[in-house]
Amino acid sequence: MSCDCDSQQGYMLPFDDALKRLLCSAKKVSHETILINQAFGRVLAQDITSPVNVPPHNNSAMDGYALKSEDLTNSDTLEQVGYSFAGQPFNGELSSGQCIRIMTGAVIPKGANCVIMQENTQATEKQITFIKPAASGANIRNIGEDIKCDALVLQTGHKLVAADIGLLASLGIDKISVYKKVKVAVLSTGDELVEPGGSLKPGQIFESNRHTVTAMLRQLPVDIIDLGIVSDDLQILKDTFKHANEIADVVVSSGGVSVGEADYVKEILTQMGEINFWKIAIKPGKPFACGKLPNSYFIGLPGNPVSATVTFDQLAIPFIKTLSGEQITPRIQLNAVALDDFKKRPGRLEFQRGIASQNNKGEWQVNSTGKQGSGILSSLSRANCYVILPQASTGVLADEKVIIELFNQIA
Ligand SMILES: Nc1nc2c(c(=O)[nH]1)N[C@H]1C(S)=C(S)[C@@H](COP(=O)(O)OP(=O)(O)OC[C@H]3O[C@@H](n4cnc5c(N)ncnc54)[C@H](O)[C@@H]3O)O[C@H]1N2
Ligand code: MOO
Repeated sequence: MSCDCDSQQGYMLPFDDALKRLLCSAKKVSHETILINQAFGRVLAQDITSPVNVPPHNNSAMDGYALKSEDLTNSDTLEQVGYSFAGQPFNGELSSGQCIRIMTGAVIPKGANCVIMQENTQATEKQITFIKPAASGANIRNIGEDIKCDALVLQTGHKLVAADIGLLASLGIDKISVYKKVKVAVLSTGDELVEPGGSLKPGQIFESNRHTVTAMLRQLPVDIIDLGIVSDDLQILKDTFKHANEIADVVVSSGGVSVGEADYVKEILTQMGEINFWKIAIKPGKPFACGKLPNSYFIGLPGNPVSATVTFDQLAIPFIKTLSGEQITPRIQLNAVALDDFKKRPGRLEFQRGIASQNNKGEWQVNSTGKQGSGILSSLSRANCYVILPQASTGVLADEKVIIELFNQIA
């Protein structure tokens, strides 16, 4: 049956309300302390303030000579009286007329106020001639110029990238408090589904939703529990939900959320827990169910593969990020010029699939990936962006303006 007879479908929650309700229902998981070399991709559960100055001492930005800049006003030659290497500072104090051989990263000796790079000098034994004038402060990296002691460097809710791990190490921090990984159980429902690699009997299709969802989950700090394909049998489904509820923080299923005779998901959710909401005014993905089981959250994706992917990306991903403690920010939307017609009926917000590019003036433009049916995964795989058409919109024609959102999870 067509998805478009919305007048017969009852109330559909607008997308923004659905996202708000979903995020409001999410309670963050608890914390644990881990070593920084295990922390890539994890979410901070503490603010990080620096226990040290970075750099911890004034040091040289160049290989060359440390000296008093004012010494070069009278003479261009100074006597070299010692060395300062990284890790082996010069312990004395510099007097007028003297300089110190210094390497990048080495401590600036007492009495020196600049460094001249060695390319601008001529050295004979202990006599160094400087062929360029010196300015006070030149080539010196000052104590705390990167980070001052006690400065806030990273905040709770920040997802750690490689540079952050290096930053923590540079502050001497070896352990941090992060949110625990969210345990996500994934299953697909449907008697017609066959695992890829198998062979199809009449009426069967290969299962794809679990694989798409699992791939998208790999970018989040979660433990994935794969519960496989479950047949459209009320008792088997109930048993699977019961088991999933005991082992996971979130149970994600696909299929069986519509109004068909074997669509049991809503019925089980009502019996075992509670439904938060069920129908959303979006296309694809109208029959998206979410709620609570006794010990876990539940997300029921529509069976159609594009609907399952889009709803998982737009709703489930922000929800799981919130559970995992991550501070989420709105996705970036851009204005683009439509290069094709994007047709639509009013009634639902549409996430059509497009191929975005920039013209020679740097302006965004977007082509359609063609047929936009909820089962046409190839048009999603070809896309690099959503073309977002508001609920009341009747579509746009080529050359008109449209809003796009570049993919960050799907492609
Ligand atoms: N009478 C109505 N029928 C339908 C409505 C409606 O409002 N009234 N909504 C349609 C819309 S919109 C969608 S989306 C689907 C969602 O239905 P279900 O969530 O119950 O999904 P199924 O019926 O189980 O499957 C739909 C479709 O997707 C295929 N599928 C299911 N699971 C997978 C999977 N894991 N991998 C690949 N493909 C899958 C399935 O074979 C069906 O073709 O309902 C419409 N109907
Ligand atoms: O609302 Mo449906 O197939 O368009 O997901």
